[in-house]
Amino acid sequence: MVGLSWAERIGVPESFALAGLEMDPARLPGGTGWGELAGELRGYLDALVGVDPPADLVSEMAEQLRSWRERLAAARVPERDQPWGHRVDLPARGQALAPHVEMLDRGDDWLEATVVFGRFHLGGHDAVHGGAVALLFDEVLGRFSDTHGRPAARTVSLDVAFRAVTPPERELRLRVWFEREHGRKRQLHGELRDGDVVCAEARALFIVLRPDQG
Ligand SMILES: CCCCCCCCCCCC(=O)SCCNC(=O)CCNC(=O)[C@H](O)C(C)(C)COP(=O)(O)OP(=O)(O)OC[C@H]1O[C@@H](n2cnc3c(N)ncnc32)[C@H](O)[C@@H]1OP(=O)(O)O
Repeated sequence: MVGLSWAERIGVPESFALAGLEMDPARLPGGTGWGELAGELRGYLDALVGVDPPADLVSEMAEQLRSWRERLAAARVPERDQPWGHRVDLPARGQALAPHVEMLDRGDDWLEATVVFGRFHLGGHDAVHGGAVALLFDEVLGRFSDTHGRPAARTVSLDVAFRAVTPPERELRLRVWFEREHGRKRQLHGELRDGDVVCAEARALFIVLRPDQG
């Protein structure tokens, strides 16, 4: 698997393929610098939640963020044209919402990956927020559900069992697999481990979209 891009390793959902564009980052929304920007934003959020900054630094940051928000308003585009979440050539689809996942290996109906939750995803008391764990499962199971030529589906049910505290800032192991496919229904399972400890398990049901639902 070494040497393959994220998109090649996980498979690009055909239904979400960027129409008419090759996987040349310079021609994709956000261009060649988008991955670095998304990574810096992720790092910024992780850093921000871990500090108690002096008042002048807080004011300066707020002023700079306000300035960026105002500049970005002029560049707003429809969702289909935004790089955020659409850059399947980048980790986490070029967004900072979901944690950073690295593919290790996969078969036709299973996938193994590592994941590190940053401090941004903390719920409290050194435990990753349960919603962030559910987000991870929805993201990875959802994307994997659409691979190998399968048409796009949506999550209708996601059941997460939290077996042990999920620690932040540690490399965890994620395994997901297809349990069953019948008609429009796809059942996938997932398991998140910290070493030998099972942190969480997920069972998800995806329903294939009809042509008028895409
Ligand atoms: C480049 C970018 C990459 C982008 C890559 C993106 C990757 C990220 C993936 C994230 C995925 C998401 O979070 S998706 C966002 C969260 N999910 C949603 O918003 C979904 C909201 N729900 C819906 O839109 C709708 O329910 C649909 C369209 C999915 C299905 O509606 P429908 O077509 O009317 O289907 P319906 O007849 O109700 O159900 C079909 C069958 O499923 C069963 N069913 C329905 N719901 C359930 C349920 N909760 N639990 C059990 N069974 C259920 C029904 O009983 C029925 O069984 P039977 O009678 O046939 O036996």
